[in-house]
Amino acid sequence: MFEAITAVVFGLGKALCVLALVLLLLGLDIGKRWRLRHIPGPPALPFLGNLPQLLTLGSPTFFRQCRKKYGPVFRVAFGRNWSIVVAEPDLLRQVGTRVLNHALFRSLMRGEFQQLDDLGLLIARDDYWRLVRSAWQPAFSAASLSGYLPRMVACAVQLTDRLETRAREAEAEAAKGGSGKAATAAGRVNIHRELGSMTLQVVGSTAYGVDFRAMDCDDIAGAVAEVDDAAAAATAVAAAAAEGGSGRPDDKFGRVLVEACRNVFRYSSLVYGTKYSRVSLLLPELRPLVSAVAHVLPDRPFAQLLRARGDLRNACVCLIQGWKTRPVQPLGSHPGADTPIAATTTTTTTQSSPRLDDGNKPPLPASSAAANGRDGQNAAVEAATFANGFNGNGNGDGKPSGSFGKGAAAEGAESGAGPEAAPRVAVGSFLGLILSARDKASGAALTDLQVAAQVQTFILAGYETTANGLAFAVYCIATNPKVERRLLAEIDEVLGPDRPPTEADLPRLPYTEAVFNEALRLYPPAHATNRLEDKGPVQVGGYTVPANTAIFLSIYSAHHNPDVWPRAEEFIPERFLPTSPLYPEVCSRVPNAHAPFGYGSRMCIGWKFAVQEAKVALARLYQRLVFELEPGQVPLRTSVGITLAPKDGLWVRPVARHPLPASPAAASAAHT
Ligand code: HEM
Repeated sequence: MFEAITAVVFGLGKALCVLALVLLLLGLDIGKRWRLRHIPGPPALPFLGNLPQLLTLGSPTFFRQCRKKYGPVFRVAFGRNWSIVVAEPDLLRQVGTRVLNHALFRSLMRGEFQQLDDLGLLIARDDYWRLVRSAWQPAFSAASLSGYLPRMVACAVQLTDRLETRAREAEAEAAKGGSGKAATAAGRVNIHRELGSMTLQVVGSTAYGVDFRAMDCDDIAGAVAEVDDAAAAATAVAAAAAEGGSGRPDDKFGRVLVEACRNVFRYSSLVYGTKYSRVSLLLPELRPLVSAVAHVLPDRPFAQLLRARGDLRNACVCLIQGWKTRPVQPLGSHPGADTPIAATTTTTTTQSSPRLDDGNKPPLPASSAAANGRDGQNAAVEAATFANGFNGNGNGDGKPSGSFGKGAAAEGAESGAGPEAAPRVAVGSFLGLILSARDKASGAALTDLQVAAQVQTFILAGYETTANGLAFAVYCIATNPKVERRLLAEIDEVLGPDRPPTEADLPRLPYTEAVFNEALRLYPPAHATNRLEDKGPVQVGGYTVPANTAIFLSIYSAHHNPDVWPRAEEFIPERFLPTSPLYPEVCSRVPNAHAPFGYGSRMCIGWKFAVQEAKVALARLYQRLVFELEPGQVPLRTSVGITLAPKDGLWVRPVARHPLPASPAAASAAHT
């Protein structure tokens, strides 16, 4: 009897505790909702908020629907996190230029991985952001970009050769009347993946002077089993290196890095990532606990993410060590400019890896960094000092950011992102640049962890978005034969059948650039960016948004707004040609209607790099090939994670446009 009463009391006690917790959380929610009560928005479920719609429709589509119903500013609940969404070009520009900092979304990462995220340029805040942004800046000056061009061309040529070989093999198979299956397999290519390997290769050779060998793997689209093999091989090579091994070139580095980058993006997303992320959205107060449980009992996506993060982190360490052990170059020389070094060590989470210093420690005083000898390798930067050179309106003072007609370049320049004034950085010397950065006031250098965070950011930011943009362009071209004809005509006229593009050719390829711009409009890889003001409320249109509220800037909504873009859902590159009658319709009326690279001083630092790379790649690919879509690709299915990407890749069949060059001389000309 006594036991029964005790059980009932305990049961009641537990139920009451749960009820009290639920009521407490509901109370907190009501408080959060109340702060934003004056801003319209879709009804939200208790606890889940708008997660069901966000997960089923994807945020770009959901935001577009909300914009139609609630106007250009509305509130949305990501689980129990309330945010504001802005979906109108003018307001996007205003908020994007006025508010300096990106919002800080806490992932489930902890320790070093979390610090690597927080310390990178993308997430950096306030004065630290200013220091790091100014350190990066010279790497994107016009002079630096011109230095990168031969490397970008080489990567585009390598990819084109690879695809052309596949096309010819498929042709030969078909001519032999080979079995349907073999013929089919021979010609199918996931061009999204191939482009991803190319963009990674470009990052390696331009920023680090390292041949990542990302395009060397026979089957880049390899299965999971293959990746496991690669990881095993990587372990062996890393072990050899750790034992004072050979330092021989490692052909697995590229494969491991490609997979790591892919998996970081895939498994960080809400849709493909760990279920723990969704739990932490529902219970943000318990995030540290959820994170701890995820680390102890990881589900498959979280385990994959941790492994990928480990591989990526180790790759960053290898690159830094590689740089530091290179011979010091005399001032003004270009280390690695002509001879990319091969990656000598590779990455794996299972291998004990070199330590990074703690980002919480104060940065090294300048003198001790200098005493470190090779740290700066200041030869890397043709202008010796740049860290004090930040002259942008980093305060986000709301200065108008130029008109659409002037394009993103003008905005970047006006907002301080403009790289023109910056000095030239030698090819492969990004690390020298970062290691030379000094805080203006204290003269301190960045810590190892802060440096590694920039390396990680460059790899991730330089890889995924450009690859997605290019894949979307390939899709749009394949589904618009008129555009394809005009593109091929421009490329043939400027380059002929064999000659790879040079710097002088780039201004003569305006349609090629317009094609890329229009692909980025319809499918902006960074479909949204964000801002957070912690110093006070922000005025957004007619609404006052309380401090510390994350504000999403829906680039996708602005790009699809039919009031701004005539025939908004159609692929019309002519919109971006100043000579076309379609051009003034948008350009003169709506500043920043086209903003795939964001706004203000926080605008993408790599946008010119990306446009140059994409232009070169499209010109070379379409000079030699066209791409037919495999069945089932239309309409294109996209996935929305950190970026907008083709869902399950983009499967095409490359078709060679020209016969092979007749003579060896012609062939070698095609490869120079
Ligand atoms: C088509 C390719 C690309 C697209 C669409 C793109 C888009 C964007 C967008 C929308 C932002 C946020 C801007 C804002 O908040 O206003 C951004 C930031 C950034 N991007 Fe890109 N990006 C591309 C390529 C690159 C490349 C090649 C790099 C090379 C390193 C890069 C590095 C960065 C960095 C470091 C930031 C953070 C800048 C800061 O916060 O100061 N991006 N990008």
